[in-house]
Amino acid sequence: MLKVHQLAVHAGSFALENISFEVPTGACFSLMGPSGSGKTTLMEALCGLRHVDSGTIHLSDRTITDMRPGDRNIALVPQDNALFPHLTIRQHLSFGPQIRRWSKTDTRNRCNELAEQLGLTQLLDRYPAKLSGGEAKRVALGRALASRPDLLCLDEALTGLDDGTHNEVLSALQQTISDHSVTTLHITHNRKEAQALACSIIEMDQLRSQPSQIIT
Ligand SMILES: Nc1ncnc2c1ncn2[C@@H]1O[C@H](COP(=O)(O)OP(=O)(O)OP(=O)(O)O)[C@@H](O)[C@H]1O
Repeated sequence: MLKVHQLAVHAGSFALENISFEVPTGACFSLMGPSGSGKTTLMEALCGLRHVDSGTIHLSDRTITDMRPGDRNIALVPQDNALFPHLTIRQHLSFGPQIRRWSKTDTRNRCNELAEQLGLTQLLDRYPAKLSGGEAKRVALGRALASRPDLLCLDEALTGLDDGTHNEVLSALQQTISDHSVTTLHITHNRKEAQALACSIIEMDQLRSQPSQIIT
């Protein structure tokens, strides 16, 4: 369960206030709204990348409001993937488990499992520069899921892909989210994408004007 209670956060002169919502574990919801309505600001606050003025964030029975980003067990896939140019795909998929000190066997097994699920097995020894757009996106998704996050955040992660690649990545994403039962927050401007992926669509304006939302 992700539970946000009366959150207030600001970015320069822009402010979000009194934001409350709950998302059950394993649900996927899309956050939509006009440019500048605060979607990324809210996601950054959840991830610990933006200071929270007041209110609380609970995730999987922990209060994470003031935790360091690395301790929250939240994974973020940004639009540009932010892959590491000097690491192979195998190293990307092993990155999270290694920094969380998983055993070598568990790390290797997790890497192989994700590579299989995301169709990356033949690419494990490649570097990001040699990947197509769809492959790079699947690596970013695999890296995000590797250490089993409690929350997966997708910030316009499918924006900018050509139609064929968009459809390919969307179906990989649908399958992976369902296989992993991971609670997912998906920011997009693409309503069709939101309808295909999410069990609920929530509008930023609605979130800002209504006192509390239960998202199912
Ligand atoms: N570091 C910052 N300093 C000042 N203002 C900021 C900063 N970051 C964001 N803002 C402002 O906060 C407001 C909300 O921005 P945010 O990026 O959260 O919107 P958004 O809904 O994600 O937009 P988009 O759909 O275009 O990505 C905007 O007016 C933006 O200019």
